[in-house]
Amino acid sequence: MENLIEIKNARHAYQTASGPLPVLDGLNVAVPAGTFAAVVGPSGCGKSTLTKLVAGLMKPDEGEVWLHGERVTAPRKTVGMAFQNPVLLEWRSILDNVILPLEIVAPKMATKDRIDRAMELLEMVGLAGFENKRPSELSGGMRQRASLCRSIVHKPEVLILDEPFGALDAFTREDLWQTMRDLRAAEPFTAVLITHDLRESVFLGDQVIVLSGRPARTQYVMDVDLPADRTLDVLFTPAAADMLHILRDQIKIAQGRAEEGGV
Ligand SMILES: Nc1ncnc2c1ncn2[C@@H]1O[C@H](COP(=O)(O)OP(=O)(O)OP(=O)(O)O)[C@@H](O)[C@H]1O
Repeated sequence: MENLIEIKNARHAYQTASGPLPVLDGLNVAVPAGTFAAVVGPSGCGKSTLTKLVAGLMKPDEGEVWLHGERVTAPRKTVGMAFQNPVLLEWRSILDNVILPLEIVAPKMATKDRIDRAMELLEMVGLAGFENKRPSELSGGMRQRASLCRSIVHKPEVLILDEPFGALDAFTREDLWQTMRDLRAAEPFTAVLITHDLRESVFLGDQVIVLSGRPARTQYVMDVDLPADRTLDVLFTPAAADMLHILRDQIKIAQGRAEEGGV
């Protein structure tokens, strides 16, 4: 399968007032088209920096970033993004928030087609009937559902999810995992998901990439060999338990705590 995203041996240091801060040192990522890569690693190791490379928002000091066989050297219009804070515009309705990327990427698209496309997604995530509400009238989980719709409304070549479920309570988070799974089944996309939640990485990922502590290198890559139409029950199977165990051990190594006993 063709790799839609490829990061080859990226190295980078941020220039700060107190000198260079190395954040990436041997980052290698390969995400085949139509698959979902979950990225985990210690706090502050460089996960968000990785997403900036993919979106073309910054260039690494060394190494290469490729998207669809093209070298990434400038910001890409065709990247969809969703963050922990949904940042919906309060002066727009939910429908108009979801439509926003189409106004930028497809300015000539007919208004009716934009509305139909946004409504198709809002229905898929269970928000039909809420399209005329303002963001503040919705719960946190509903806002994040709207944010997911907005991130894929323009069918981006890559979807970047930077801890989109991190601020939600555990039950809402699991609901959203299932919503994400259903969206993927309806319209396949290639995604990079940053998360601190190993269960989330196994439930949603086709692969889980473990980054080392800062400066981040690709420490470990796990192929998640579970069915694409997985249900939450899969997380209680021996296969998933084994994967979670390995990932926890890898995180301890990344944190420099491998020698500690117990988990
Ligand atoms: N523009 C910048 N200039 C200087 N330092 C930066 C800049 N952006 C990030 N950093 C620093 O680089 C390091 C890596 O940041 P990054 O946001 O990529 O980590 P992260 O793994 O996403 O963090 P977290 O797990 O806390 O979300 C951090 O120490 C951060 O303070």
